[in-house]
Formats: sequence, C-alpha cells, structure tokens
Amino acid sequence: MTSVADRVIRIGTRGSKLAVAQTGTIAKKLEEAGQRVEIITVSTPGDRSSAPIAEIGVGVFTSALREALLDKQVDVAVHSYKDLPTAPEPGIALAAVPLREDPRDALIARDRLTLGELPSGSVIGTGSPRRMAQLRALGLGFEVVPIRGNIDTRIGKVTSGELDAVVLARAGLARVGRVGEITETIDPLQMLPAPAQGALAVETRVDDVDTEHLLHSIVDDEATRAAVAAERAMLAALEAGCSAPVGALADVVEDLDAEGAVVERLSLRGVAATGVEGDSIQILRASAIAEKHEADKLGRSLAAELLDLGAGALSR
Ligand SMILES: NCc1[nH]cc(CCC(=O)O)c1CC(=O)O
Repeated sequence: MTSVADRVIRIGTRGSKLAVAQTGTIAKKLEEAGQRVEIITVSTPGDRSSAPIAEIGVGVFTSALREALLDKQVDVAVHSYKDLPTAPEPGIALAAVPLREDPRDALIARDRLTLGELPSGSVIGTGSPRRMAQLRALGLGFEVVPIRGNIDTRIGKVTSGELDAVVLARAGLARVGRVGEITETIDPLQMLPAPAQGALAVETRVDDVDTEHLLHSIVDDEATRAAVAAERAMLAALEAGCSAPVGALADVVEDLDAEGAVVERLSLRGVAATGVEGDSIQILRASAIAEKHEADKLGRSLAAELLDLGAGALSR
C-alpha cells in the first residue's frame, strides 16, 4: 500500500452523536488496516442553529467540514451523503462511498403503534417535506407537524407525549444504537427515503491522491456507489435540493439478459410531491431499471419521466 501509513490521517467530523458514530466506523476500518488516525470535530452553523433546514439552506451541515478539508485542517471529511448538495465541489474528491446501512425510514410511535394502527388525527413530527408529503398522501388523517433537533430531542417528543410519533432515518437510529425503539420500518412502497439516505460520503482533497486511494481501497463499496449515484442523478435532474419533497431508492437486483442469463442491474424507484404547501398534495411515482454502469443516465431518465408526470410544479 501507499506510504501514507507512516503519518496520521486526520478525519474531520461534525460533533453530533450521529456524526461521531459515523466517522468512528470509518476510523475503525482504517485502524484495522494498520493506518493511524485522529478524529477532529468541526462545528457547523447547522449544529448551532435550530431554524428549519429550509430556511438555513442546503449544505449547512457540510460546508464547514469541506472548508476544513480544503484548508488542510483535516485530510478526510465524512458526511451523511444525503446532506450533501448535488453540485460537485471544486478541489474535493469523493474517495469512497462505504456499504450503506438500511436506507429506509423508521417510525417511532407511542405505545409501539405502527402507521396502520395510529388513529386518524394522530400528530406525527417530521421536518422533512418529503416525509411530510408521503405521510399525508397515505390518506390516514395524520396531522404532520414540523420538528427539528437531534435524534434524542425528536424521540423525546414521543416519550413526553407531545407527539404521537416521529419519522427518522433507520440508519441514523442504528448508528446511535436506538433501533430497539423503532415501532415500524416503513415499506418503501409507502415512503421512499431521501436520495442517498443511509449512505456516507468520504471526501479527500483532489491533490491528495494517496489518501484518496487509501480510503477508496479500504472503505468503498461499488454497489452502494452505483445506487446512490442513480438516486442523486435523479435529484439533480429535478433541480431539487435535500429539503425538496423528493424520494429515491436504487438497488442492485438480479435480472435476465437477452439470452436469459442472470445479470445484475440497477433498479431505481422515485417519488416527487407537488402542492406540499397547500392542501392539494399530489404524489408522482415512477420506476426504471438499467445497466449498473448507467447510474447517471438511469437517474436522469427517471427524473424526466417524473417531470412529464407533472413534477415540474415541484414546490421548493
Ligand atoms: N437530515 C439529517 C440527517 N442526515 C442524516 C441522517 C440520518 C442518517 C442517514 O440518513 O444517513 C439524518 C437524520 C434523519 O434523517 O433522521
């Protein structure tokens, strides 16, 4: 391997419990491969503000970490991939996309209830327009209210009785050891996750090829990278950001080629909601399948299909 083994690789992370846990998994893999690492916490404006994400803007959690990377305060930045803007960042390389956790959303409800068991009028908290739209589109009479805050704060609102339920990413709950409190892992047929949910993005500087290659060889997962590329290509082509009412989920699936032989292909499902601000919510869904190396094209063509169906009126 490269001679980077002689130095300590500085890994930057946000300070939240979730971010520290995520970064810890990457640090552990590097250490197991004999690499010395140091974890450096970078505070971001997103951590300091409690305003709705829609107001403080895309990239609020990730730009400070990227700045620390470009300033050479750290050598590696670990992000929740779904929080990254779709536009590429000059000077920064996507060194690795590790094997992702279960990408689905999870319900934590009072009395261990599921979505189907929660009565009409139940109050469910989520700050995500995507989750809000898909919850309302179930037509079960839920009142969906905006919330923010870290995982502990959100779950606390159910424990205290302030809310009947909250919806969170299962992956985040897994990373902080709270999957036991999940009362239903939501079927993607009912709620598609955010593009790249559950995945991490491991970034390095473009001029630090040794570190990039090291991270790639130790933590990259090709199937996750392809799936996430398709999901994010769809999001980018819809010109929507991380707080848009857009969901996407890609999987590598077994399919048959023209001769009937089993081949691996990439399957992508997408959802976009319009009218989220008013009360005439409309949900548009589509799906498609393509060759594994055509992730970008698959994402773009599914976005085109959603736009044809009416996603042009996407509320931003
Ligand atoms: N937007 C905040 C955020 N960014 C990443 C995760 C969870 C972990 C992940 O999806 O990778 C969360 C919390 C949540 O959506 O419940």
